[in-house]
Amino acid sequence: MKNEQCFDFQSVSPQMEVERAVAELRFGRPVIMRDCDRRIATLALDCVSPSLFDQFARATDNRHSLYLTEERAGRLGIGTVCGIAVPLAGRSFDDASRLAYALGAERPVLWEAADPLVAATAELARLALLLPAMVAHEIDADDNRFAACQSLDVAQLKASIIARQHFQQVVRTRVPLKDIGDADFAVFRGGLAQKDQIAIIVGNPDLSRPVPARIHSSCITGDLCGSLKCDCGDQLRNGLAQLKAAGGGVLVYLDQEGRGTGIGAKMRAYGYQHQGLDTIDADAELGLASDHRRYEAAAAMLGLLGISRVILHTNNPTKIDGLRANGIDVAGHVRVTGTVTPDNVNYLRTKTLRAGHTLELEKLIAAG
Ligand SMILES: Nc1nc2c(ncn2[C@@H]2O[C@H](COP(=O)(O)OP(=O)(O)OP(=O)(O)O)[C@@H](O)[C@H]2O)c(=O)[nH]1
Ligand SMILES: [Zn+2]
Repeated sequence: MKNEQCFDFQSVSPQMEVERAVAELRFGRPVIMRDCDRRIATLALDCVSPSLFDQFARATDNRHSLYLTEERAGRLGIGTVCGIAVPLAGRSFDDASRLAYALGAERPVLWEAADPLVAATAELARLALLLPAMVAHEIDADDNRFAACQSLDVAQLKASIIARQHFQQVVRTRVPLKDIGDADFAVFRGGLAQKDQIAIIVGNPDLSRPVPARIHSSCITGDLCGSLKCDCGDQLRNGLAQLKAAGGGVLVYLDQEGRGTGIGAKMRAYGYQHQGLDTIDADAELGLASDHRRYEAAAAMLGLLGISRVILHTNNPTKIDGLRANGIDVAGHVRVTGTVTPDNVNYLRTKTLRAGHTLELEKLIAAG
């Protein structure tokens, strides 16, 4: 007898719609964000060519505007809660880019407070790991110039959030690690617009007790290349060593480059740090909040490994709160430090003073 299982090729889940919209934005195509009665055509400035920017201006009869987040508006000297919309008529691509993320850009003379539907378009850009500066224009229901563009209801964006918790384990296999010994690498697939992520199980942790665990955000520069600008590489290796010393544990390695902003934004922010901004102000200059990381994925991956209680190896109270908010019992925490260098001391100081990290920095400096 034939397999009678029926696939519904007609329906599309909110997650699929969001992932499609994210792909379109990254491709440099306009996306329509809509609610019950309005439709906003939008492009991510970070991912368009000057000619497409001009094409969008023509298609909107120059009535387009630039959405900037609350953080970017703040850096331009404008306080708002939902960000601002700046009319773009007469402004070139370079001019708009300067306004969106250049250091020392002039405060715009004309602007208005943005509404939540426009602000939601920036949420898509964040998922796409693009800077949240959106070229946008409200279009009429009968305007068919954007008919071929992906359209997303803001309710679908909200409904897709549930996908952040859905993961499955794809494979688990042994990898011997230098100085650590045998570890298992478990690969997880799922979430919203995320790559496959891994958990590294060191030794044989006792799952009936709080499990030593580290939630580590990816850092290509530090983890992979030994960058001296942060402490990530040291924390990765010291974290694994601490888990081994504790009799086994789990390191969840999350797809969260640049505190969840992506390597492009992180490198742009490094450029501003070279010009004197600290790590938080540099991100704000790009329209980003101080930390875009979320912890549904980490909690889901721990859950799939049978872990519900942990001793967390971190200096970051937000990670503790994030895991707790997602149902993981954090029974205690242990610090994980790295070497203080002339290149990372300001970064570590900012983490302590502005992000509340429990680093005993002066002791570390004295010890170094
Ligand atoms: N945006 C941005 N991200 C950075 C910068 N420097 C490092 N990062 C990122 O910051 C994150 C640091 O990750 P972790 O070391 O796991 O986290 P943490 O917040 O330092 O907390 P603990 O290490 O657990 O104490 C990584 O995603 C890095 O890529 C920076 O200057 N700007
Ligand atoms: Zn780093």
